[in-house]
Amino acid sequence: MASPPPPPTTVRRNPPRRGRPALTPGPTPAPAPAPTPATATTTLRSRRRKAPVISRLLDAEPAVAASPLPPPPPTPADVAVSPPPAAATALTSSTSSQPAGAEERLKVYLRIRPLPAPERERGGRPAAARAKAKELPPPKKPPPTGVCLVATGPGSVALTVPQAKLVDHRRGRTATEVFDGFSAVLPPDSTQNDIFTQVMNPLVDEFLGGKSGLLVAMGPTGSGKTHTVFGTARNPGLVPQTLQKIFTAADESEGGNQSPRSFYLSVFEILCEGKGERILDLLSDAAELVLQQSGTIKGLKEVAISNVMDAESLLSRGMLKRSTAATDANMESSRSQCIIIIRAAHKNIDQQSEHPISGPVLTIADLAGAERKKNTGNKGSRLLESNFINNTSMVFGLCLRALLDHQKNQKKTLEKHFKNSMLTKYLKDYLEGRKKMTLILNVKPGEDDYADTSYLLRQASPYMKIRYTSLDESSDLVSQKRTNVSLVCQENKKKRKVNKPEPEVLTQAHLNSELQRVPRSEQIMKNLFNALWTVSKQKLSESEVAVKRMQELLRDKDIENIELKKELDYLKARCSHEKFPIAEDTHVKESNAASIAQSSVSQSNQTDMVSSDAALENFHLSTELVQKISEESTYSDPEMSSAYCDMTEKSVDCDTSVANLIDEQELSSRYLKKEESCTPDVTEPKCDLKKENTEIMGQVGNKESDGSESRSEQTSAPDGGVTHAPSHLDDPSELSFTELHIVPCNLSAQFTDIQVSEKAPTEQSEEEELSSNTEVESIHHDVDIKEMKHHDYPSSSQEANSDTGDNRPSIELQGMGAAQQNPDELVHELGRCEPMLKEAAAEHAHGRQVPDEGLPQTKASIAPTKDCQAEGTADDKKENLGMEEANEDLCASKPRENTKKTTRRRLRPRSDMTLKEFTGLDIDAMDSKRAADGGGAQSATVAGRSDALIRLLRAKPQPMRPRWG
Ligand SMILES: Nc1ncnc2c1ncn2[C@@H]1O[C@H](COP(=O)(O)OP(=O)(O)OP(=O)(O)O)[C@@H](O)[C@H]1O
Repeated sequence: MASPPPPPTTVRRNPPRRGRPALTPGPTPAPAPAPTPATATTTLRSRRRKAPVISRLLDAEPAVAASPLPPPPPTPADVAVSPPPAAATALTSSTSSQPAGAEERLKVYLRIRPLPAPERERGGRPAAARAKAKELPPPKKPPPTGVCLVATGPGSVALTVPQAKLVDHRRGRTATEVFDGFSAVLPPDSTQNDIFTQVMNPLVDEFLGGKSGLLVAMGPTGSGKTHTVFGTARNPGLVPQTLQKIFTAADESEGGNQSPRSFYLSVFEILCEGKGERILDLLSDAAELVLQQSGTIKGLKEVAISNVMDAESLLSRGMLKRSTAATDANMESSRSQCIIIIRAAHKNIDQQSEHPISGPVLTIADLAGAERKKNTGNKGSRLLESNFINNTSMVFGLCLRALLDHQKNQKKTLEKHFKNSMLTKYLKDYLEGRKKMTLILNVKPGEDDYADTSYLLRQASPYMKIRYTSLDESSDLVSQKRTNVSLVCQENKKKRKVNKPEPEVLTQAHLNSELQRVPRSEQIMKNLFNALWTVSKQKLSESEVAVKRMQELLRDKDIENIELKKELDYLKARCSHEKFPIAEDTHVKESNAASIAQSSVSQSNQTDMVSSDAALENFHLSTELVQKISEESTYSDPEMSSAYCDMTEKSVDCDTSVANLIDEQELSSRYLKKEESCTPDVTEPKCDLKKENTEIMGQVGNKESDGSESRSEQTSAPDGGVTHAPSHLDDPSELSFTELHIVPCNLSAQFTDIQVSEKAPTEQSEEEELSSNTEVESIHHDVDIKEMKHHDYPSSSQEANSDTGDNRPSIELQGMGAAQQNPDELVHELGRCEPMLKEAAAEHAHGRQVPDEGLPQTKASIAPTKDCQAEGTADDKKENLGMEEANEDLCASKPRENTKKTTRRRLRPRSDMTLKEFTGLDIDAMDSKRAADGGGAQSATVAGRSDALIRLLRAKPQPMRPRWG
């Protein structure tokens, strides 16, 4: 049993101010119009499925039965100071009415949707229906339960606080707020046509008259915004009716004298995506749209519409794509802000023109309704959508509030709240008062919706005071800018009117403000330049690294190219060898032989495993080959060449010698030709000299490798006296005067061939120098012959260490330093050694009693191995014990025929070696022959040959000529 409501108590409130919602104790909320049963059924069915326009066209039914607005309930008597009821009515009428000719204000319409079925069941309508059925008189005072908002006038509503919302001590009393100033209050029984007539028709008229306009439907969720905008098939909403009117008007205008117009339709939505916003075109399958800085949407499809049916069909298809979802508050709640754009364009006189003149734009926005979590029960993504929707609604309201504040106080700058959402960015022109806008507030009158309704009314009531002082009717950007400029000018003009400052003061203030901006601009530019500089440096460093890499790459490629070139040359040589076997083969073999010889010699130097016998045999063989090749090269006989190849295959060492000797032959022949011209005596032993050269070069090649070792031993002699390498002293074959003479013409070429044929020219020149040094060093070794004699006699050796007399060679053993002496000096030194040579020759001619002794020494001289060096080193160590013992050890393996010759034998090896190397290998044969003949006759020949060679030595040596010159 519901107790009867207590009598309304008077709630004293401040008298309502103009333009502000007044909480009045006055009117009792008007009862909602009683819907018919059919209406309730229709409403329930439509809630089950929120169909787009087309489907709604099929099952549309009037949402509420049209019923006249009930008369305002009698105002409860206020005994105390309650304002008279007429006061509220007068206030409402005074605020809602605008004086004619006054500045235009923002139009705000309020539509109260009918209560849904449950609320209606709670209200008194069943009783009214029963009374109507029983034909009873309706109750005089319908129960006010279930409804909190009633229309109290054409532009006013009364919002009554539900009893459940009142605090305890105020329960039983009625607290009502009156909101007036609306352009029109559309009660729940208003039809869609009524809404269009009152709300949209003025906008459409202005649109057809060339003025842009915007209608925004606002309100909480489920308040009927979508229903108002799109409607149903039987109760089409504002958009379908607008399209109908537009085309009707267009048809009428075509019949008249007005210029023809074309219309275009665009529909898009702004929805939430994560924490951001997204724009989707609902008329095309295109992907996301882009909102540009100018407020235009890039890529938005604009479809030309020519009649209502096509336009509605297009609109229905677009609405099918709109984002909707079911919530506790609405079965098909919009989750996005939907915007419909109808653009009119004046057709040109030339109908074929594709660029009609841009005309006004009529925009209709169906915003998503604000939601409360407890009402919607949203979770997860729905809750995110709720936040997005509420934020957008809040930003929209803030923009309007800021515009109002700015209009109230021109000093206050217009806040740029529109930047906070895409919707407000797009509607910036409207929210800044440059274009005309109309609001329609949709509210629910139920008590349960009191909070939402109250909030919306409180929020939107001030918007009615927004004025349009300078509207921008053109839609193009240029006009907008012009309007902005005019607004600014107007603003400045008003400022001047208010403050009336002097022009100088204004200028100064302007300059001051500009000066304040300068440092910030400077800072911004500085930061910008710093960022650019950093980026540039980084790019530069990266580029440098890339350049370095490229250079390295190029270098590697160059190396590869060189190697390939070498290979190519080699292949060319081989090809040409096949074409010209003899000549090219010789050349190629020369290089190959040189390299092989180099490896052979180095191997010999490293391992010392080459036996002297084998070397001697190779040299013999080489000498023969030189002669053969020199003959073959003149005839270029392929058979001979193949024979040569066969021979070279037998022994690589032999090849080496042959190849070396080819060069040597050329060089020595040149040299000897010159020598022939000046010393004809030397022509006789030419062939022998070649053989000797071959032999000597083998020595030099080995000696060179040991030279540094010998020098190091010389310099590291502990006694500080005249020391020498044991290998030089103990191996008499290395101390040859023949070297002194032969080497200048052959040594460089031969030795270079063996050692550095594969090296670069600079290295080769160094090697040449080294070989010449070696050559000069060999002179030192020969000069040491005298010292050898001292070594033979330890007492004399002791004297030699301390003696610096004339007999001692002036050339000091200073390693490479000694080798750098002038050849003239060398010849001078040779002259000083001449007596010793003669003595040696004499000894060889007369004193050689044992012919066999020369052979082993010669063999040892050809290829001094490490064994010999080690032997020499051992001998060197024994030097403290006496060189005599060492020499005896050295010759221990040699047969000794009698003890009488022991004294001579000490000198014989030296002299024997000297003459052997001087005269060549044929000395063995000579020795044999001499041994057979008694040696008397040949000794003179040998002596003569020695004299000839000494003369040759005296002659100024041929200056070294580079091989590659
Ligand atoms: N004036 C009306 N007459 C009859 N039914 C209405 C009316 N207004 C709204 N409705 C019904 O109320 C329900 C919700 O309406 P609607 O979807 O238009 O609300 P909304 O404001 O668009 O909600 P949301 O913001 O969640 O999208 C719909 O089923 C609609 O048919």
